[in-house]
Amino acid sequence: MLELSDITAGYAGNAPVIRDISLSITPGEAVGLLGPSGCGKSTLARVAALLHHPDAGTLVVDGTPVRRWRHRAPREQRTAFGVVFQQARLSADPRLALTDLIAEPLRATGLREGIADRVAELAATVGLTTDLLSRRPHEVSDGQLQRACLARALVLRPRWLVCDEMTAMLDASTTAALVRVVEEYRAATGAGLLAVGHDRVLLDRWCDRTVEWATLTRP
Ligand SMILES: Nc1ncnc2c1ncn2[C@@H]1O[C@H](COP(=O)(O)OP(=O)(O)OP(=O)(O)O)[C@@H](O)[C@H]1O
Repeated sequence: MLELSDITAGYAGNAPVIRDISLSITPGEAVGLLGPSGCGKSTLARVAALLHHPDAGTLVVDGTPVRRWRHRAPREQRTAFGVVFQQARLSADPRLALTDLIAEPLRATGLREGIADRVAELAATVGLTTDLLSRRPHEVSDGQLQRACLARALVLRPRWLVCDEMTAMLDASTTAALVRVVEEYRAATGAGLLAVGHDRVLLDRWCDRTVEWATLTRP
């Protein structure tokens, strides 16, 4: 269970951008989050994925309250999340070949063995051909890079996926392919999903339920 309760969060030196927001996702559930631009969906998604420290409120992940965020979060909690952002180019180290990009979380956790096999397996899963794996981000298309970012998000077999407008920059066929990869992964592992987006039709089709931002604030 992912339980965000009364979350207030913002950015240094400014007033909070979200206030008293609550959202719960049951194990294995897929929840779509819709709301107007700038309302704070990404901020909430980042709090949920332990990437942004809230000013107030609580987050409980699978029964364990989160006390630290970002690099201070315990590895077990941090690695429970796989995150894919809208702008793959901003979230990909431009110096890394796609193979190393996908392997990054494995190396960060100190793993040394089985990396090549795991990367090959995931590359096939997301539809990246072998010749693309030695290229760096500027040598591949947005869709190919986003496929690599999705592979990176799955590489540690997370229990939760946070897809923040993952497909906003992509064409219809790449969107369908990436959503299918996420759904196959969820079917195989029982992982839960928070999918932030603007496309109600896509979210309704993809997720078990779609929530409107306005309903997350206490009356
Ligand atoms: N790093 C930052 N520093 C300061 N303010 C920020 C930062 N990131 C976001 N904001 C502000 O916080 C508010 C919420 O932004 P956020 O990206 O969470 O909204 P969003 O609902 O995801 O928007 P969109 O749908 O346009 O992506 C906005 O007013 C934005 O300008």
